[in-house]
Amino acid sequence: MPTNTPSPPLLDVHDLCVSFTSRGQVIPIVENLSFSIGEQEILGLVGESGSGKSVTAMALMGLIDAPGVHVSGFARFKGQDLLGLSGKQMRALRGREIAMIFQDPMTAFTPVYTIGWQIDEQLRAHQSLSRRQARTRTVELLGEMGVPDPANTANRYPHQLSGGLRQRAMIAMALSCNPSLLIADEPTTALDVTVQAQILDLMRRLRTTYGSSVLLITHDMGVVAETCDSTLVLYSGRAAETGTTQDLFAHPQHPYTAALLASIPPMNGPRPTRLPAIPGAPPQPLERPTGCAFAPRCTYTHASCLPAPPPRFARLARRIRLPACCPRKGIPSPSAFAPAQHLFCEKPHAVPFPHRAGGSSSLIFRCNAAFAGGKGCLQDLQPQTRANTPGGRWRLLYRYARRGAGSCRGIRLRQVHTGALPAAA
Ligand SMILES: Nc1ncnc2c1ncn2[C@@H]1O[C@H](COP(=O)(O)OP(=O)(O)OP(=O)(O)O)[C@@H](O)[C@H]1O
Repeated sequence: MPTNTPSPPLLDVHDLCVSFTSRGQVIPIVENLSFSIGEQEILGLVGESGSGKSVTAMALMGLIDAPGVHVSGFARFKGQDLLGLSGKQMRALRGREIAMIFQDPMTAFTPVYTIGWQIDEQLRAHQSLSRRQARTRTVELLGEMGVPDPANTANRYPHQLSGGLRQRAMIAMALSCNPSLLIADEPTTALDVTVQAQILDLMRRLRTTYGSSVLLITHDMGVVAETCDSTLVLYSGRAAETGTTQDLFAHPQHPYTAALLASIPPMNGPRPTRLPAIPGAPPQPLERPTGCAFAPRCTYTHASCLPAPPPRFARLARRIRLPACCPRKGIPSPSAFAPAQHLFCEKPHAVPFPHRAGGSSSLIFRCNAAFAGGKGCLQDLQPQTRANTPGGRWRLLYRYARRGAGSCRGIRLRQVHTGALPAAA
């Protein structure tokens, strides 16, 4: 009988931690990173320089297995525990099942051999092909990647090709054994925008032509918007936010994501004279706070951000219609953080609660509030589901910060979490 069980992700990473030991000090680079990549999915790993993107990729590829490097966590790839494989098993997997393309193909290719020789070798290392068969496949692959005159180009050395052609040759080499997962570490950074667009187009076609999934590492939100199905935002070695690209761009939930997006010049409407910038710089790994790493630079920091990282919410992004009895407008703006206040909804509401007989359940909402005369943000919004029955009463416990004077002009609620309340919420 056919079942509707969703297929497991191609790569499932849980609590990945990477640290380096230097002069007796343990430097945490990546902390408790979790994400998954489905079949033929393109996941964008985005973050500023030094946030740990390349270290994450290298750890998954088993390329930073050296004294002083500590990698822990769990990474399941096609049913195998990636981090538990021996060097020999990893070498057999690398190139054949998981391939990587690097930011600068000039340094990734060996300068003393021709491009064709290097792709031939990759093919022959994983498949039993003769030299002639390997070269035929190499020329085919270069042609598929849009390299003009592939037979002659195969006989050239890396320095004899333009940056765009070198990157195409690098992708051809990575795809030579038809890998299920391609890790592309900033593949377009060194290229001009026209060639960049062609390479991104090529990446998008990989999943249909080769059935590959892609982990695309970049610091360019434009590249993410154009190419990726889903996005993971990394900040100082920790996941700030994850979601489908469309949802994350339309409704950023983490202040860091929102600030990154706000710093992109708008395509429509008047261009601002000055783009908003995030003040300060990310913390050094050894100075990373125990709470939210973004707190020192965040406009919305409050006491509960400091002792521990804020809980992460699954994105449901369900728009909630507030009941008529809920005071949506005219909530006074306090001059500082107000003590917890309550919005009571006295009438049955339209939100169906997840109901478990005998158990308790909770809903967590994210809320945008517009304040007359200034910007504001409701914080700690926790509906308290007193009677967990459909149609039961609910109330909102809220606290908010604001900039500028005036009273609240309106509140928009979106349900972002269903289930047990995370401990820190
Ligand atoms: N072998 C190493 N030993 C010690 N520290 C390292 C090592 N490799 C990387 N790091 C540190 O790890 C941090 C993350 O580096 P990583 O290269 O992953 O950043 P990134 O997000 O990819 O940045 P970029 O976009 O500039 O490539 C940096 O602070 C870097 O100095």
